[in-house]
Amino acid sequence: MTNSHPLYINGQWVTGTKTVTNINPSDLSDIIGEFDQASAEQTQQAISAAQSGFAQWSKSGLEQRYKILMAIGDELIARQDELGELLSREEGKPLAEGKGEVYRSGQFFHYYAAEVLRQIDERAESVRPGVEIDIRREPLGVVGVISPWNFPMATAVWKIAPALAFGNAVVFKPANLVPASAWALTEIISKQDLPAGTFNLVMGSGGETGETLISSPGVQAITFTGSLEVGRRVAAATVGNLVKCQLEMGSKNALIVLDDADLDLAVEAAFNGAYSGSGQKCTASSRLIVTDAVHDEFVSKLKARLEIAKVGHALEDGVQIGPIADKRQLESNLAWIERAKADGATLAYGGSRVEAENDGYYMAPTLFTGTTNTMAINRDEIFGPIACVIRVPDYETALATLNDTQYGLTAGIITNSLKIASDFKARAQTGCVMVNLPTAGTDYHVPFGGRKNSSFGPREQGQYAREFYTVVKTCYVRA
Ligand SMILES: NC(=O)c1ccc[n+]([C@@H]2O[C@H](COP(=O)([O-])OP(=O)(O)OC[C@H]3O[C@@H](n4cnc5c(N)ncnc54)[C@H](O)[C@@H]3O)[C@@H](O)[C@H]2O)c1
Repeated sequence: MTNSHPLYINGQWVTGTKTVTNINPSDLSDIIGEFDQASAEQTQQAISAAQSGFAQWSKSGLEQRYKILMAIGDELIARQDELGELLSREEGKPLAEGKGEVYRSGQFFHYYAAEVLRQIDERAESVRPGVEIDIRREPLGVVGVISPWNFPMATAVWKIAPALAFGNAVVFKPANLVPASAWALTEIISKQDLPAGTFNLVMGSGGETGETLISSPGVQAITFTGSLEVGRRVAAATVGNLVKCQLEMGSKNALIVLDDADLDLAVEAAFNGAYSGSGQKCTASSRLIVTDAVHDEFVSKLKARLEIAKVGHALEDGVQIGPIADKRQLESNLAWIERAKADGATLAYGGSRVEAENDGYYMAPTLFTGTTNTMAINRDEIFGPIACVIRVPDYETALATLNDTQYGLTAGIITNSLKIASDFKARAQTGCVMVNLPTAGTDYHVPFGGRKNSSFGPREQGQYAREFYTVVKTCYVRA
């Protein structure tokens, strides 16, 4: 990869108005590159280019769309080692997770390539004799894609792939902290024979590039993944223009561990759910709700698991917990730890920064016990390797505690009772439910999303994506 990284607008690489420096959070001396920033005017140019691209791409043949999406998926999968390393370098997740994310991104393109060929419209009888009705789906037009930093490639791809598959043009604004994966993806897409303007990359800040995109009446839809605060702003701006929007936001997921749980399984699920990706996942299990009878044994086993977890450089062999993505996030995590202590939580493990030779943003995986669900640390999303144990007497209290939150993305339970598992599936107020599995980790061919303040608008992924990326037209014909 070269050191300078321009924008991609109307089928051309274009120099931005300024640049940001992308730094490896595992090693602050490792500069990944300079990445151009799109001004408001350039973002507008990308939207105009996308309108022209849409005019052609929306009329493209199915075979053409299928082949292009397959080719993008093929290249991502073929280059998973190289691009996975780049992703881990810029975001800090361990190398296996970085490669896995690139591989998964390839799978999303393959899945939506197949969806291109699977679209069948509906026909209805008319109440008026001699009139035929067909109900068809059409592309929307220009879709603005805004993605977060924690999954630099996958979140963008699970939006871009269906947007293109259903015949839309895209203006893509990645998070400024992780532009390298977005740029590498754009380079792969740019090699395909797409009409100019069908796909555009505008790297830049939320305040300028993002605001221009969400405030433009020239886009027909905005698909956003990020924080609740920014999600609310995206909703306000798009509703003002009557532009369709889809929001996937934060959460405060909980894993319940019951008396009858297999405790080794519970500890692995808690470890994976709370600490993988340094807890920087919308699906992270930041609340561990444990019943009295197994509380002490579970806590002691989880502490033993944390003791052997290797924290370190994302590219180093055997590392399970990489650095925090940036300084601001690290400082926020450390402030949360102080707040929890001040509120009366007991620090059971970790709780501090881990100093390293290369100044990386490392911190110890952290566990609190003796917390209540009313403490601030159990109300707000933290987005770091910090989990809090909440002790409860029984399943009913555990479930009520799990549901007592403004969020509703994923919920997990570890139990051997089929009856309780079945009840939990029905009563957890979340978009995804996991039984004897971590709260994080989903498949790519089924819908993904949440309830309450975690999600807004139609579901993402799988066949459900069609609802957002298309519009319905009802046609009446008198033969
Ligand atoms: N539910 C999910 O599927 C899911 C998945 C991954 C991450 N997340 C959430 O993402 C958050 C972490 O990501 P983040 O810190 O990048 O979120 P963020 O909200 O700060 O930023 C998300 C994106 O919005 C852009 N943005 C910021 N201000 C904007 C504005 N005014 N107008 C338009 N765009 C703007 C940012 O530049 C970035 O590209 C967490 O809350 C996490 O839970 C949710």
